[in-house]
Amino acid sequence: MSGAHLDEWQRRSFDISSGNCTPEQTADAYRAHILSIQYAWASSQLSQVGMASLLRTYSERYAAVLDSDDPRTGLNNYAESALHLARSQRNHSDKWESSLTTESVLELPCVQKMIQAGTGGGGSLVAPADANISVGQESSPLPAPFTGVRSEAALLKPIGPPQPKTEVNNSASNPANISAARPRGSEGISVNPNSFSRPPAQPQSMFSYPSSVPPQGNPGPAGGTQNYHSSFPTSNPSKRKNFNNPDGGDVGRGPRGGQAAADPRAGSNFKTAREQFIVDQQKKHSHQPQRGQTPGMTATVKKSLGANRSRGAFSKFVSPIPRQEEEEGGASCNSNQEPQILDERLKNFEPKIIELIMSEIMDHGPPVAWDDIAGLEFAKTTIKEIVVWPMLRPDIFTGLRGPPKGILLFGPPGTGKTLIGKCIACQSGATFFSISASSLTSKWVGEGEKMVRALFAIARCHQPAVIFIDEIDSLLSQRTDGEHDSSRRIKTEFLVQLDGAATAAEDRILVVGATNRPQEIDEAARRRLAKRLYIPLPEAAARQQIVTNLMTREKNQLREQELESVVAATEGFSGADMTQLCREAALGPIRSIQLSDIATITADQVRPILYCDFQEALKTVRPSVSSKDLELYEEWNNTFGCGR
Ligand SMILES: Nc1ncnc2c1ncn2[C@@H]1O[C@H](COP(=O)(O)OP(=O)(O)OP(=O)(O)O)[C@@H](O)[C@H]1O
Ligand SMILES: [Mg+2]
Repeated sequence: MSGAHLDEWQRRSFDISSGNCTPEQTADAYRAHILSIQYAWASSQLSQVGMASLLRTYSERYAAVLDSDDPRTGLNNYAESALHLARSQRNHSDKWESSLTTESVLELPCVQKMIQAGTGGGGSLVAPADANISVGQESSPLPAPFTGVRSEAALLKPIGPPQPKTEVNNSASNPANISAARPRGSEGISVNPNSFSRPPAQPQSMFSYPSSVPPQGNPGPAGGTQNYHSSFPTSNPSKRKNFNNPDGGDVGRGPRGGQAAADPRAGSNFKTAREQFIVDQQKKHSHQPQRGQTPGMTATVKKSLGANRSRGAFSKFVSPIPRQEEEEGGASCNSNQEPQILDERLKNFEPKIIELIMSEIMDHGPPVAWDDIAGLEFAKTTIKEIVVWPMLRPDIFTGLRGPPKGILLFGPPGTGKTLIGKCIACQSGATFFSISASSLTSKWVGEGEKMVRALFAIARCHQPAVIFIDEIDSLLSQRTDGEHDSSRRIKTEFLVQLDGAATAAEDRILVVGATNRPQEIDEAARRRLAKRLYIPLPEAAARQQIVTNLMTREKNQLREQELESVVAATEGFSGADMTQLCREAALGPIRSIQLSDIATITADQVRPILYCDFQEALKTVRPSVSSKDLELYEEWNNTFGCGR
């Protein structure tokens, strides 16, 4: 490893062994170790065997920190998942211990909402309408899940004068007993913590849809609320399944179920408590890995669940039980849904990152044609060769003829590098991701790497794909000793993704980088951006084309010779300078109008652009690239460029 890497490694190892690190820091350090190992292997500093052995060691240590339930040494990721399951999903495993407590139940958004509703205006108990929990009636029975030890936070406040509290009833395992044991006239609703000693299978059942069938073992006392039907979790998974399947089950019929037609609320914006609950849960747990996969896809993609799945550096806990969304997906979605979004390969990425990349990075700019780019014939031909043809004939461009994985467009500012990127987007027919380096370098440590990983994973799902990174120097600049750890990791992740263990040879993902500071690019990145194309200042013919193109859209009287004089006078101008010159000249006719006439003159009365306007403009518009800068580009091109 290079000196800087070794220093980093030692520092992290020292931090870990010092015992002063929090579990988060330890996990972070192990993760950085793993990336270093991958990087060392990707840049041939480490043998395959060495990498495998090191990876195994550090992945195990990393996983141990993630999974340990000792808060001093581990992150208890396992319990986190279990807790999440407990909040919104069922849990079949008897071995799972959850950190779910009465407090955490009280933190649930739906419970909070109910507390607020209970304490809020009107004094009415605002339970979700379709929960059909009627409280406040003299003889109303309490729903089974609410009986037992009275909650200190009184989930739902009673209406009217204070009533005697519910007695403690720890034998409330049988809903029938609960109803019997409950003192009549009591309106308080309480929570039995015992009910939550393990993740309850259906916490949302507390606020379930009305059911036409009373739950097992809870016939509902006579005179009680007619429409309350506790959906007490049954021990029979198939029952729960039925419950979860609003269309197929005999209990828990939702708006989509048989009662929908009769539901007077049908068609309104009304959200059932359960729907709201799910939305809340999804919002709250949007940081959880996305595992939504329709059953239609499970048929084609092998799924590894729970224990069968290896715990690696990048693998997250996967429940051995399909989650509720998956099952609901089976009930309500079909396999016609866009498969890319639900791709198995994206399941480990946070939905919000995927959404960000899908919505903000995929480019849909105004169309640019190859002819809009003046000059640069060699670069255009090469890019067509690398990007367009391989897309058209992937069967021919295989093996040695396979396109490179990366192109670097470098040259002075304003010469059309970004323009070429836009043109590739329109003309290549590939999925185009246009991303600026700054959006990858997030302020949240670790987010940038995730973004890079997600970007490549999504690109892999949308092949053939082009990832265009403008100002790539800020992302892949030389690694220095003083640099922040996170930016170093983003770079490393990028290099690994570009040409490392993560990229298969047959992947058709092309990275196009553009920069006007090629000398700042890291040497490892330079190697990966194999085709380095110099985008020079436009020659006379190209400058003429730029002026002609721009002038065709304006009223002008520029003769051939005058145009040539303009071109001759603009030696050393970049494409952007030429555009600026034309804009300045175009203002000439306006400047010649009397100020008093400006308000009344019609567009037709504005005179055409003349040569004299260009002469005036040339007095103020200067080339933006100095000859000294140009020499540097030429030199870099001679050393590393791939042009002729
Ligand atoms: N070869 C060209 N043909 C036509 N227009 C050009 C050309 N080069 C530059 N331009 C004009 O200059 C503008 C700026 O170009 P562009 O943004 O592509 O420059 P760049 O090379 O990416 O610069 P930078 O390195 O500063 O990002 C373009 O919008 C276009 O109007
Ligand atoms: Mg640019």
